[in-house]
Amino acid sequence: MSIHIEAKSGEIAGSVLLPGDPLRAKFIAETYFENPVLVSRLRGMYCYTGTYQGNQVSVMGSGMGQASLSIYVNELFRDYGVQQVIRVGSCGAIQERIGIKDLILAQGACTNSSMNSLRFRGMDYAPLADFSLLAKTHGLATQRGDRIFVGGVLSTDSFYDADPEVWKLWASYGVLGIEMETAELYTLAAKYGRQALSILTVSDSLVDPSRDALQERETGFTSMAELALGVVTQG
Ligand SMILES: O=P(O)(O)O[C@H]1O[C@H](CO)[C@@H](O)[C@H]1O
Ligand SMILES: O=c1cc[nH]c(=O)[nH]1
Repeated sequence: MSIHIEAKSGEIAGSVLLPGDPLRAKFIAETYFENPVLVSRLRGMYCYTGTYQGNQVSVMGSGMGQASLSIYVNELFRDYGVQQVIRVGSCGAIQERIGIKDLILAQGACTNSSMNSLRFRGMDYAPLADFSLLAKTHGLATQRGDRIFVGGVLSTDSFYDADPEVWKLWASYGVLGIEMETAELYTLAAKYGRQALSILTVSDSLVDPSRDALQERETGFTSMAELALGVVTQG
């Protein structure tokens, strides 16, 4: 086991789906896995391993924010040899054309976090998705008829920003949505030489807050989960 994950060596698959919410991890495992086994529940951050259409896969919560995700993803890559992480998260849309339940494939992630500015001594780093994983996911999503957008997201450190209008600045540079983890996920994947992609379901719109927000944070993400699992089965 590692410091924050109690699974034994070999109990976590090479491909891991990573929602922020551990209860979404439980829902995905119990809904889609043929034989889900709970391999870690330390701090309530559930991790399940099972098979989907015969392929071994794990799903685990990351918690909210880059600081929490960083702990789990460092340990997944370093201590469990995980090769591929697909974040299955939620985000707020900041472009008019993007609606609730649409999917965003995060090609890259901007951030207002100090994690990378500290890591890179004040210089900027551009956290990017793994291209082959992105291309494969885009192809499958197109085939499935999912409504998808590909582009940049903002990984913010503060859900409740001191400046409630700052999203407009990011939007004016083409950023599609706001979430809280992708920049650190992509940076760690690059550091360890592994593959990562964030698939995000739009849960609300900052452009038009009157649009009904997606309430089902655990269960309202079936298209995203099925897309991610489809990508894992393609190998
Ligand atoms: O739904 P998840 O995956 O947790 O993602 C989004 O939701 C949380 C904020 O409500 C943050 O973690 C943000 O990134
Ligand atoms: O981080 C998030 C997630 C959903 N919606 C937002 O506005 N921000």
